[in-house]
Amino acid sequence: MRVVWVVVALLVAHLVLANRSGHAQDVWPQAAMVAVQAMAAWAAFARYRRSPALIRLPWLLLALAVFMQVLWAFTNVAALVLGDKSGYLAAMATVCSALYMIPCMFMVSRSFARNEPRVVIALDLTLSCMVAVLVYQFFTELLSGPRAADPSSIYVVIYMADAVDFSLAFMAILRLLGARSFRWRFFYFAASSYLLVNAIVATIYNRVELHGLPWWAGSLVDIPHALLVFVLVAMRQPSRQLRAYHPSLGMSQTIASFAPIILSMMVVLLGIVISRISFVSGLVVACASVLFYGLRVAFIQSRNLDQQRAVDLSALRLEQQVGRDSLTGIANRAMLDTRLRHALEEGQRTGSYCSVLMIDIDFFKQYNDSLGHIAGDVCLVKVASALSSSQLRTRDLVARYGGEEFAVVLVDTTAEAALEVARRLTTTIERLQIVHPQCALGYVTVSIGIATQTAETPTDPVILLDAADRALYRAKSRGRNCVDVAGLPESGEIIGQGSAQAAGRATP
Ligand SMILES: Nc1nc2c(ncn2[C@@H]2O[C@H](COP(=O)(O)OP(=O)(O)OP(=O)(O)O)[C@@H](O)[C@H]2O)c(=O)[nH]1
Repeated sequence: MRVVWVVVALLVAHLVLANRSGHAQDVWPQAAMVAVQAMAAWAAFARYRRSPALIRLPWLLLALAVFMQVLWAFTNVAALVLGDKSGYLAAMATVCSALYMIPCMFMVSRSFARNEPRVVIALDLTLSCMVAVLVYQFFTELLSGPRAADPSSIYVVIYMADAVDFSLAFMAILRLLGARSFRWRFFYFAASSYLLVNAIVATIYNRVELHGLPWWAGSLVDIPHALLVFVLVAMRQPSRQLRAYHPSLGMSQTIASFAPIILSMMVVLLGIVISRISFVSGLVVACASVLFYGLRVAFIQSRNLDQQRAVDLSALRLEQQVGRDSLTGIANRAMLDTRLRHALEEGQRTGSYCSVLMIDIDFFKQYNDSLGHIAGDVCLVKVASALSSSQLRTRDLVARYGGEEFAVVLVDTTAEAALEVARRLTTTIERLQIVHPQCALGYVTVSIGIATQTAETPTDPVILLDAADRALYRAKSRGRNCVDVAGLPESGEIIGQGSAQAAGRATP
């Protein structure tokens, strides 16, 4: 709070000193002005140092903008003290006024998004520098060049300065309306208050200056800087109204996407004014501005398309992973349910009924117990990969039903055709010759239950799976390494047999 009182004291000192000397641009009143501006730059810099990483850059930009004002006022004081016959100090003051544009432009036009392409930042920086160069060119051409003699030149400069100052203030206010977090809201509140009051003061000052500066006019320049100190030091945090204000995400994004147009707009504006001096330069600058904006949009769009592709790819991978069994890599139960439901629906619609095979490894508990769980896992992977590479059609599906049970969905397949497939699969597994000490055959075998959709079968997969499971149970009870079909009478019943069955039934 002491800082605020120091600034108030400086304001009063500025007024008193200017009144005493009777002139706004005397050394001591100007020195008081430098001191007020330096306090404002310090307050913004202190915010920069204290703020979290994400919002540090904007505070630094504000501090730099105010610091340029300090340098401008300081060179004016230096010119008063030292004299400036060569005009270097006046030129430096103009440079400072032009450089002031760069942080200001950045502050109101950048989205400050973390993932923005670097090339876009480079384009924005180039446009900001173009603004600074154009402003410098105007000031030197119209205020001290050969065109200074033209009485209308000063009005061109004043109107141009008004347009630039108010555009900056307008954009800062817009950013304030689009800021969602209270830290950003406070930053744009501070920046927009400063830029708006600065624009109003500059409008009054420039017009008053046309008729000779009265003694109090210099103190006007103190107002935006004193206000900034007050906001940053005395307010410290957003007011209650600011904290309560919450723009929607859509509004916030729209404003942040719209903000960069200020850069191009400013360059076009300056291009129009510079066309007074050189039509070709004005045209080139305006075209460059449109081109840069187009490039900016193109780069962002291309980055967005890249990101969209990456998101689609990872969504696809995720979808595939979600539908996959983590051990065997074949479809899992969820995928089985979905695909079987589709097959059943299609069967009902078209009359091309599907069949389901329920496959279970025989005596797998004993396999695990004698060879260990890891060997059991390896066996499951081998069986799964043999089933899925057993020349089924692409529309068919091999899935892990759970534990050591697998299911195969055969679309548009009759019970007879399914039986053929089942026989082929039992032979395929036998041929793997996975050693199983507890099997009579000496190798791992499977039992298979088959169920085929009929016109009455509901589209709920559970019903058909349950029928196939009951057929599997029957195959197991008949000695394993064989195939049974649901819906057949209890006797007669082992319709398919693997080669092990032919060679002699396996026993536990
Ligand atoms: N290694 C391994 N074993 C599993 C896995 N899932 C289930 N099992 C085992 O599979 C065995 C299944 O045993 P049971 O249901 O008694 O069936 P079985 O021993 O094959 O007997 P039948 O099916 O009647 O021939 C259990 O010991 C489970 O622990 C798995 O992911 N990895």
